[in-house]
Amino acid sequence: QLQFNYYAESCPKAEDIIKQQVINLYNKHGNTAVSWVRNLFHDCIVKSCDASLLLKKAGGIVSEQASERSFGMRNFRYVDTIKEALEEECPVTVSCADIVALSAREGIVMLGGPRIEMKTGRKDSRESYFTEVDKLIPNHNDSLSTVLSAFQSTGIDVEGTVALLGAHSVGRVHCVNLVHRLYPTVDPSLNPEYGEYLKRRCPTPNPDPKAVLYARNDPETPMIIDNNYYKNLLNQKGLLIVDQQLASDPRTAPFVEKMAADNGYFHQQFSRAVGLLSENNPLTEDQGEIRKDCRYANSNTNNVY
Ligand code: HEM
Ligand SMILES: [Ca+2]
Ligand SMILES: [Ca+2]
Repeated sequence: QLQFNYYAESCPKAEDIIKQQVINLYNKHGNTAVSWVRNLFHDCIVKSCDASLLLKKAGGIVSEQASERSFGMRNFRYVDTIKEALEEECPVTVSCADIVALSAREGIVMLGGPRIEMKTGRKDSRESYFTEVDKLIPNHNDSLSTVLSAFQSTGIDVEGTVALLGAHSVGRVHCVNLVHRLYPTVDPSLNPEYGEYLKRRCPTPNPDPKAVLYARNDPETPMIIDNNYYKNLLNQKGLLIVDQQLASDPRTAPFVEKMAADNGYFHQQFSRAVGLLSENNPLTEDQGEIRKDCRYANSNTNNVY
């Protein structure tokens, strides 16, 4: 069972160390905080919050990071910075899965979001689930029904799903994920002026996928997790199809309106949904391990050259 303050005896400073590391990293590279929030989604929705996402290619493991769905994910090397600080204080005690969960929590605070209570005691997976990633993480242009059922199978209801997508109040989207809405003609569900703005950000229909051409998710408050995302949706300024359709479908539109009108309500629902996501199907006790190195299962650590 997960519990509050699981490391109280084994590593009493664990939660403080993670918090301090997240703050230090944020001060050096602000977008690390954004990455911790996306990591939580991509790890927890794939089986469980078990740090399966963090495994690199080794000993038969194919990294989930190599999936097309992980496109644009960044800052993984700074997870190692957090892990190193924990290893110094209490070796092989704090799981990488709890680092994923708690770094997201602290990242949300750095980004002006709510402070979320989280249990700990998650264990790390011994394998990655590369082939599951495409099935469990929706694509950016999937239908709302597909999106809702993906979250529902993780125990997250419609209101919680609308709130979680509010994470797109921060960060960026690369042009490769946008040009299909801009060329040859601007998607009519997109605000025409915003469409023109996006075409200036993404000037060609076939951007080089390696080029760092992108648009900010929320140009007004790009580093704050606030309800501006929902205001944008109501003005037809949702970047991805999965974003924009929240405002047009009767199943989700009422929640979009409520969240656009009330940041406190958004934060409350966001906290609840992040809590549910972070407790999806955890590995506990001997179902998993405490990795020495977040990038490799312990059995693979010696195979790395
Ligand atoms: C239907 C569900 C979702 C889809 C299809 C989706 C898809 C995407 C895509 C395509 C990007 C842009 C990647 C790029 O071009 O660089 C992105 C960025 C992002 N997503 Fe999602 N997302 C979903 C849900 C979520 C959830 C639930 C969270 C967190 C709670 C989240 C957090 C983020 C963050 C923080 C970024 C910005 C990353 C950065 O700037 O480095 N997303 N998402
Ligand atoms: Ca996982
Ligand atoms: Ca924002």
